Amino acid sequence: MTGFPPLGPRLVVATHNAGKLREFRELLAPFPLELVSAGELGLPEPEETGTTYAENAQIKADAAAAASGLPALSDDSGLAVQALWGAPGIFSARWAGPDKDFPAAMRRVEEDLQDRGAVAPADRRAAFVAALCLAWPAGETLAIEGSVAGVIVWPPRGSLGFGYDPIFLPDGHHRTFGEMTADEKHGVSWDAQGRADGLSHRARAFGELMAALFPGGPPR
Ligand SMILES: O=P(O)(O)OP(=O)(O)OP(=O)(O)OC[C@H]1O[C@@H](n2cnc3c(O)ncnc32)[C@H](O)[C@@H]1O
Ligand SMILES: [Mg+2]
Repeated sequence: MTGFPPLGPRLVVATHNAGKLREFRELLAPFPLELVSAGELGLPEPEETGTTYAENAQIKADAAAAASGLPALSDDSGLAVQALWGAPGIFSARWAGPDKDFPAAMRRVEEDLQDRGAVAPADRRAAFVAALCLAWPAGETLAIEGSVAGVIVWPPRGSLGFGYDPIFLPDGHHRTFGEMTADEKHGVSWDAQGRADGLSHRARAFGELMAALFPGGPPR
């Protein structure tokens, strides 16, 4: 017993971002759940009016759970650059504009760093942050945040992943998220006690969230 309502069999992945959806499909594969995306259900994209990742994640999960009558998992995430006072942060998607122009958004990060004379890696610290929210139609919610620290590199490296991945080099690694395989970036491993371990912000938040729901890890 975890104190939460049952999760399955159907779960809505409450995102309209294809890159996130792919990662969640991989992350959720070991669990006995039938996934359906917000896009497949034709759910509208709610306005992200919150001032924190957690608030926006809650808005997205609540909207999807209410509209579908199913439990819904959402993700609000972003890249927080220290020298830019945490920008783009919750505005990470908005920096890419309606055309989702991430090359332009990455250039803006680099130009803003250059404007501040941030050239040495120590001046280019950043973190990816993800707030996940699982909401049930009756109103229960479970929310968890994960992050991964690193530095911004330029020029962008790698064409794997999505969004800002090519300019983010996680601490302790030699390849950017754009150069890592799906498994390296967001694979989650479970130890014998059911504790999860992963690299990316999303993998870390997901591992903690699922450990709360499935003590002992994914059913074998
Ligand atoms: O709101 P949904 O529908 O989930 O999709 P979105 O793309 O609008 O997502 P967010 O509002 O959470 O904005 C977060 C942005 O931050 C970026 N981002 C988040 N996680 C990332 C990751 O793992 N790798 C690269 N970029 C990421 C990505 O570009 C997203 O568009
Ligand atoms: Mg969004």
